[in-house]
Amino acid sequence: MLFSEQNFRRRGEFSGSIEVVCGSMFSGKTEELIRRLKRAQIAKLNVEIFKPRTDTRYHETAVVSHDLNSINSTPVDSASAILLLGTNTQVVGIDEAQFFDDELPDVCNKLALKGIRVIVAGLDMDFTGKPFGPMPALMAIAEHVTKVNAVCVCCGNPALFSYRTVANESTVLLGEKESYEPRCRACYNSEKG
Ligand SMILES: Nc1ncnc2c1ncn2[C@@H]1O[C@H](COP(=O)(O)OP(=O)(O)O)[C@@H](O)[C@H]1O
Ligand SMILES: Cc1cn([C@H]2C[C@H](O)[C@@H](COP(=O)(O)O)O2)c(=O)[nH]c1=O
Ligand SMILES: [Zn+2]
Repeated sequence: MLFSEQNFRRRGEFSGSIEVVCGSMFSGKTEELIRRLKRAQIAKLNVEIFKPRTDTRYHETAVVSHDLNSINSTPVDSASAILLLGTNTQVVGIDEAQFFDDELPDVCNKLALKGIRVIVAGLDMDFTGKPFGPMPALMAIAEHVTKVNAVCVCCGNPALFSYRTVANESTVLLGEKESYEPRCRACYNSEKG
């Protein structure tokens, strides 16, 4: 079922909250983030969108999905820079949250306490299957967590892991289909040995 924002206005007031969209690569996190943010723009809310400056895969500034759906964003160097947003911002979107520093959960909490609806998308696991950066702490403090699945490239079942196909052990390695495959639990573990 699609996530619905119908309860976010309470007696005409805007109530702050944190939503997390997580999953593997190609699971539709960015598409879901863009969908929610565009609906907020249609509702004439003031929306600001941030991504880590390091994420330059598709575009320097825009948040872009694998299907090339996009929305403008501000690249930032640290989580705390997100707090410098305009005073009348009502909705904040954050993509590639796994690349932010450990301040991100506290930053999101501060925004939500100011009445801002915060929507965060990111990888819940790195290529080794371990929790990625600030994502687990964010999921713990969020009102709403949506986990989306890709399609396993090996068998077609729902995929929750991002399998790295190139020999590189660094946690951070930007890439697409040339370096990663979404895989289900069985297919991810069968080739890890
Ligand atoms: N194996 C796959 N499983 C699901 N979607 C895929 C796959 N390979 C390519 N895609 C495409 O990726 C899109 C999702 O892109 P995106 O929202 O950028 O994902 P994410 O941000 O989770 O990496 C899908 O709508 C689909 O068109
Ligand atoms: C699993 C994994 C991924 N990355 C990188 C690869 C991509 O540049 C992004 C994820 O983008 P998406 O929008 O979720 O497709 O993260 C990484 O650096 N390390 C990893 O372990
Ligand atoms: Zn599989």
